[in-house]
Amino acid sequence: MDRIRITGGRPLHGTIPISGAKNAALPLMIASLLTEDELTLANVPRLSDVSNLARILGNHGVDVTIAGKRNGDEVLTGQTVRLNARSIVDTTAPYELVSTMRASFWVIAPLLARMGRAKVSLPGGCAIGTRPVDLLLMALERLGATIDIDAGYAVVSADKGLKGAEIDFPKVTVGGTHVALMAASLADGTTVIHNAAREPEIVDLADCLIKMGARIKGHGTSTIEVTGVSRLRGAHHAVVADRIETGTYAMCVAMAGGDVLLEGARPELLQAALDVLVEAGAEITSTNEGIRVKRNGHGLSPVTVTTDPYPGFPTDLQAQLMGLMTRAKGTSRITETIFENRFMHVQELARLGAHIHLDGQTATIEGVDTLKGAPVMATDLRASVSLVIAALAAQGETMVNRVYHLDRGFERLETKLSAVGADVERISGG
Ligand SMILES: CC(=O)N[C@H]1[C@@H](OP(=O)(O)OP(=O)(O)OC[C@H]2O[C@@H](n3ccc(=O)[nH]c3=O)[C@H](O)[C@@H]2O)O[C@H](CO)[C@@H](O)[C@@H]1O
Ligand SMILES: C=C(OP(=O)(O)O)C(=O)O
Repeated sequence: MDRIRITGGRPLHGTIPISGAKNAALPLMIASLLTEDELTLANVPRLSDVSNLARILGNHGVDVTIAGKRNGDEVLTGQTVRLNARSIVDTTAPYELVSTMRASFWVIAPLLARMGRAKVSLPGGCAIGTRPVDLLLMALERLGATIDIDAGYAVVSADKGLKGAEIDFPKVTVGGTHVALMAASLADGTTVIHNAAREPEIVDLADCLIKMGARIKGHGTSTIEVTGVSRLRGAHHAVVADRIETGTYAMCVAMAGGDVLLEGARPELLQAALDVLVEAGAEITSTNEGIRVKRNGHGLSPVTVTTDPYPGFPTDLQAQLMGLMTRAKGTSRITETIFENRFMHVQELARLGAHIHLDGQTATIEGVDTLKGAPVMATDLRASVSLVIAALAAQGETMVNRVYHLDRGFERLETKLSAVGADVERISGG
């Protein structure tokens, strides 16, 4: 299992290219199941979640080709992926494949919409909460699907096809909105999705579906209207920049000090997080090329932040902000409202000397003057990178174990960080 070794104390200077968003690339790849034609996706990040999903789609009969992929390719540009679901050979997504990543459950929507049936393993739990799929299934049921849970599988069918309907989500769900959008695109009639998620990745999926011939209005707002069409065609689409990767590297610079251009970043996609960073003392400038982040000399100010659905402060940056606040000059409070158990990083940050007290869904972080490097364990994707942020300012060496979590969502993190001067290295195997 790979590990990452970080020796803290170096400021960061230069340029970090921002990759395509994992959380957009995954539903976009899944959307390829909606059409017999080819869907070409550019700016797809090189991540283990992307290759795992390619394997899952392959099992359904999708031909996936990755243009220009070579071993040892060090170019930090996204890959172009061609997906062709000419014929779907299997409508079952087995446990062995689906349990490795939650987003793969979303194949249920295009399989049902195009083939009239699907059998998809319930996704595995992960370390951030229970993550049920009841609202995703409710959306499909509203569209006319019959649903049965059998031996750990969701078995759905719609012999007479799906019918447009009103879908009212009692809470904002990104996955539920993706599923509703994909299924409604091929349903008969009009669907209105109320309390829809407004995340940029939803907008990216809707934009791509529109290129494929879908009729969608209101994406990016809480009410989305979809008028179903009988078939969708192929399209070419570039994956939106990763706002979570952007916010993460902005926090790396805020922690380590320095001056870095986050190339290709889209500031308007993470305004809430950038506002918090400015409050904490970072200097943020939007440029034609991306976002420039600077912090020179001054200490960090503490902040009080609550996670919220978009456009609020994202839960996927909560752990990173906590890593940053471990060295603020004062007491910060971070409240997690999306997932009930997204605090696995607290005990690992404590190994580096952080003072964090948890009370229900709120963490109180007393900033300390000094963190000290230590061996730590990555427990989930964003928790892993919060340890990297803390390690950038820790005295001595930190060894982050189990970095396969990190590889799910950060494209060559050690290459990007060492290119701007961090002392970071991947140790393979062992
Ligand atoms: C691949 C991907 O895009 N993952 C993102 C997606 O996850 P994901 O789509 O799984 O997250 P949701 O937005 O659905 O979850 C939001 C809340 O709704 C609850 N819920 C959800 C579905 C359901 O059927 N029932 C239910 O109760 C969840 O437990 C959670 O408390 O959005 C999350 C919230 O921004 C992000 O942290 C994840 O990175
Ligand atoms: C929680 C995340 O991903 P997933 O929903 O795939 O587990 C994430 O991207 O932070």
